[in-house]
Amino acid sequence: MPPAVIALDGPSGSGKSSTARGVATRLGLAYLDTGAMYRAMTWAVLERGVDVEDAAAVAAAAADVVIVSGTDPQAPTIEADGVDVSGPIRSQRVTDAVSQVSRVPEVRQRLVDLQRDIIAASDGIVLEGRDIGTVVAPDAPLKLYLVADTAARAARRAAEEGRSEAAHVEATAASLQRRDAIDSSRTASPLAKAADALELDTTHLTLDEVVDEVVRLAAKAVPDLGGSTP
Ligand SMILES: Nc1ncnc2c1ncn2[C@@H]1O[C@H](COP(=O)(O)OP(=O)(O)OP(=O)(O)O)[C@@H](O)[C@H]1O
Ligand SMILES: Nc1ccn([C@H]2C[C@H](O)[C@@H](COP(=O)(O)O)O2)c(=O)n1
Repeated sequence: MPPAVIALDGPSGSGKSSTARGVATRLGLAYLDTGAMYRAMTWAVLERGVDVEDAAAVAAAAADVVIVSGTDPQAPTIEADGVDVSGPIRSQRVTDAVSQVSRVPEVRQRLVDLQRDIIAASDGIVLEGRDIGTVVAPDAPLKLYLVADTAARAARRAAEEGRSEAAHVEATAASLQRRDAIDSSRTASPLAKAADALELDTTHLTLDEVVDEVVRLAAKAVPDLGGSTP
């Protein structure tokens, strides 16, 4: 039996990571933040002094970067070249460059191969990203596409950073929209809703409500999954 896969995709800040971690914890599954892998690759490419606008240079630099992801939903980890980069990958410098690096087909191929290896080694996993339902795991029995209004996404992200002043919320909204535009328009596996994905608008839902709903859908789509009821 192939491992059960739950695929969560959606634009930046729509709640994928928090939802995926909550669902994986409830269902006793592994968890993979594929965005963290693209961020770790971006960190390593920037460390090598590469211009991220130069796709050939990014592809060459990325070829020997070693990315290692830990899949415990309560303590996920991410390393690049043996360095714990869980902090640095959230810096504005990496956030501003990650969509450029993610456009490069060689980068995507390397990371998709790694993601499929992690799926194959798991006993069931929740993955979140931009191309999980369309490219990484097109046979996943449950695919969800999370969305939320830009204003809600920016307010949540700014609150997480402890910076709810209007100017910062506005700058955060602009950064989210900029990344979504690049991620949706790139040629190589763009951000897209799979034809068989269910769309879930989280704008007016609490995180607990979203997790409950995904666990409910998972129980229907993959009856073998146990999970604790709320
Ligand atoms: N339904 C919700 N209600 C309120 N806050 C939420 C909800 N879902 C997520 N959040 C909060 O919104 C912020 C962004 O969520 P999260 O990091 O899970 O989004 P994401 O889609 O994984 O983002 P990114 O694409 O940037 O990695 C976090 O602070 C999270 O706690
Ligand atoms: N499957 C994925 C996951 C992520 N990316 C790119 C696009 C995002 O802007 C960036 C960072 O992801 P986040 O941490 O915001 O989830 O990584 C991608 O192209 N494919």
